[in-house]
Amino acid sequence: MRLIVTDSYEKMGMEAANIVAGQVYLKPNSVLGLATGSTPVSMYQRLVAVHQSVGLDFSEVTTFNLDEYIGMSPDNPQSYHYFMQENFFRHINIRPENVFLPNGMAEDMVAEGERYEQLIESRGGIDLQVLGIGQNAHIGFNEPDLKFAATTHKVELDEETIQANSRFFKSAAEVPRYAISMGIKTIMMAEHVILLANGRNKAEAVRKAVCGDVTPEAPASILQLHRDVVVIVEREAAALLPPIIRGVNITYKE
Ligand SMILES: O=P(O)(O)OC[C@H]1O[C@](O)(CO)[C@@H](O)[C@@H]1O
Repeated sequence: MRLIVTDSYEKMGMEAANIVAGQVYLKPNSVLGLATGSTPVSMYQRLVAVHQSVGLDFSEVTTFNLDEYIGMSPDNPQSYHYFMQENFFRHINIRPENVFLPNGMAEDMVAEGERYEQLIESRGGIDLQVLGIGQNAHIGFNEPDLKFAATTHKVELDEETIQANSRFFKSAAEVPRYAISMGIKTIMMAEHVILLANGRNKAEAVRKAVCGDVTPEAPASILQLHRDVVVIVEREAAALLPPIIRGVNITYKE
């Protein structure tokens, strides 16, 4: 595991964007796994800027998003489909037919999970997966105590996640209770993974992910077993990490 600690949220996004841009530059038909939430917004902004300034080409890139709320149609401004269009896709030259998110309107979520997994496989698997992290150390919407073996599936959101995400809704009562999410196994099968975090409220989750016990109680801790993970955290989110961590290569970017 590599750990990059930056002194700002913007620099966290810049470091992450550099890795994504490098991946796309070296392999133009890369398959990217993408995340929503507040965390990756600065990364998307930077990637859009790189696309606009030096023409980083997304025309052959395929993307798979981690998750979607159940019951949310793509044109709902609170859906993750909408978020991705607004924050990233409509600003770059990606082809609509190469963009995939789980269908939160599917009637049969088991079949939808299988369809999504087959689509990922048919595109050759995910080259680079981008992750945020929940305050309870969830990745995607894999809440604590879900089994590490899961692939794309329906999940029930924890109360803590509902409260955290209620900032995007008028009230907590409006936050959907269920989502469809790539599973831990789907995420672990990606060739490369980057995990981003910012803010003091993520510090405990980051500590668990980087140097806590590997346990389904802290889903992100499984990343310690992945062969190629870069954790990029702004310094507030790194506040609970010890200065030296066995097996972790730490870089500070001022
Ligand atoms: O970046 P935020 O808004 O704190 O969200 C944390 C994580 O929770 C999710 O919203 C749930 O999947 C992720 O998309 C995100 O990485």
